[in-house]
Amino acid sequence: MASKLLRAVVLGPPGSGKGTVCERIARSFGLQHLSSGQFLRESLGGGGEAGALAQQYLERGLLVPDHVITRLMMAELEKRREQHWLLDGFPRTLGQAKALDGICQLDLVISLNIPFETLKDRLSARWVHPASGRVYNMDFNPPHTQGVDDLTGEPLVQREDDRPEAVAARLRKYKDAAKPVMELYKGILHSFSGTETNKIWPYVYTLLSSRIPPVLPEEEH
Ligand SMILES: Nc1nc2c(ncn2[C@@H]2O[C@H](COP(=O)(O)OP(=O)(O)O)[C@@H](O)[C@H]2O)c(=O)[nH]1
Ligand SMILES: Nc1ncnc2c1ncn2[C@@H]1O[C@H](COP(=O)(O)OP(=O)(O)O)[C@@H](O)[C@H]1O
Repeated sequence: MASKLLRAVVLGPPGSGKGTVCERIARSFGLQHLSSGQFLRESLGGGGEAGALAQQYLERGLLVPDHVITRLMMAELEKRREQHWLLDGFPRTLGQAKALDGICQLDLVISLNIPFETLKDRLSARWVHPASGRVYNMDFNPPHTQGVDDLTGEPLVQREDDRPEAVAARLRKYKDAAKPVMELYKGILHSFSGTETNKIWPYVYTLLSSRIPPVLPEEEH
């Protein structure tokens, strides 16, 4: 019998380590990490009205309207019906959660609770490789060569929405939007608090291992 396909969500405020933890889960369990933010950034390049609209929201650190992100995510999930789903940053509102519940029953929701000051410090030191979405941090995981992506050698950039004023807006908005989502999923919610991903990771690894077999040992993330 085919093993059950994982339907998991990782939530947390900007800078909480969603992308970092999802990449570790993807590598350790042999599945793909689906980031709503990355899909949006990739959609901007296509031009068109939707891309221009989304750009305005992203740059200001505002949530993109539910109907825009839901349509985008449903299309991406439709392509992956026969694959594990590890969703990073979606759903982020009750409306999005209800849309997702309309097409699947989630197995687990992981919530990363990281102190406000830690989030701000992390985002000020975040550098990304736009094409791949790979994430670096001058303090936590610097690139082998300063300023360039480890795999392609292409330049790293800081995201427009990681500027302090945009970060403040994102952090302010996150809590209100996320509260009803956590409430909806309280029966399958696993919250992890702390200031270091490396300390949270073993618990996340153990939790996922209870759902699907790992392909790498915990320490080889
Ligand atoms: N100092 C530090 N930085 C971290 C830690 N975990 C992740 N980061 C960095 O913090 C930034 C935000 O992490 P990211 O995974 O992008 O968070 P997301 O916005 O929730 O997806 C990135 O630059 C990461 O490299 C940690 O434990 N300590
Ligand atoms: N589920 C979502 N609903 C609405 N907007 C979203 C969603 N996911 C991402 N976005 C938009 O994309 C931006 C970047 O998201 P993401 O890459 O997850 O960054 P972060 O984890 O740092 O918030 C968000 O600030 C928001 O503007």
